[in-house]
Amino acid sequence: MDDPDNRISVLCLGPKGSGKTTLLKKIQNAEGIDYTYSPVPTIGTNIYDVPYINKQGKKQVLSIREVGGEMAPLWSNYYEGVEKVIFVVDTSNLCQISSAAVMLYTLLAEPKLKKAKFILVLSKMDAAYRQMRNEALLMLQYTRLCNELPNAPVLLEASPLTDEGLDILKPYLTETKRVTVPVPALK
Ligand SMILES: Nc1nc2c(ncn2[C@@H]2O[C@H](COP(=O)(O)OP(=O)(O)OP(=O)(O)O)[C@@H](O)[C@H]2O)c(=O)[nH]1
Ligand SMILES: [Mg+2]
Repeated sequence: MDDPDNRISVLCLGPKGSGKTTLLKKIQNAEGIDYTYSPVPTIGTNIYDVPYINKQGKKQVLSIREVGGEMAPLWSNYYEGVEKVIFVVDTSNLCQISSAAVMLYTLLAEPKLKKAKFILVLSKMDAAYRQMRNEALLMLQYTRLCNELPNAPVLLEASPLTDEGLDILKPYLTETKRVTVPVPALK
């Protein structure tokens, strides 16, 4: 029988089209992802189970639930028991970054997610027309979050297309201790 102690409950949220499904498919099935598939918005939720062996050699599973951006008004139904939150922001969508910031602050202030560890993923870092990292961080007020919040998110730049950041994401998710957030220098 499935032992809940062996599962880490992860919630993956972010505006629609920010790249959640693509990222999670890549984490779940690093070799076999089909890039010819036609991406469809997630209406409802997807669950991605990612098995791994922990530092003590015990089999565990990252149970990652994506809730589509279209479902944002219903995200709050999925906060119970969540240990980690992956919040995905599309750096190639200038119009969306500010609204993503508001969504992120709302999640960080949510009492049910007080104990959850947040990972802020700047996605689509391969796109030529993306925002530069520091501009995106300014728009997200990331430095301020790090200075003012005890549960400020760990930052990760990623692209499932080029594999950037993927090797770091899994350890972030399986790490039980709080990862120290390096406050980036913004010019
Ligand atoms: N260039 C680039 N495109 C990406 C990347 N990740 C996702 N995309 C594209 O962005 C679009 C949306 O990706 P999804 O993964 O479906 O986005 P989502 O966050 O799951 O969207 P919802 O389910 O609607 O909330 C698709 O056309 C993807 O191919 C990336 O790293 N780089
Ligand atoms: Mg999706």
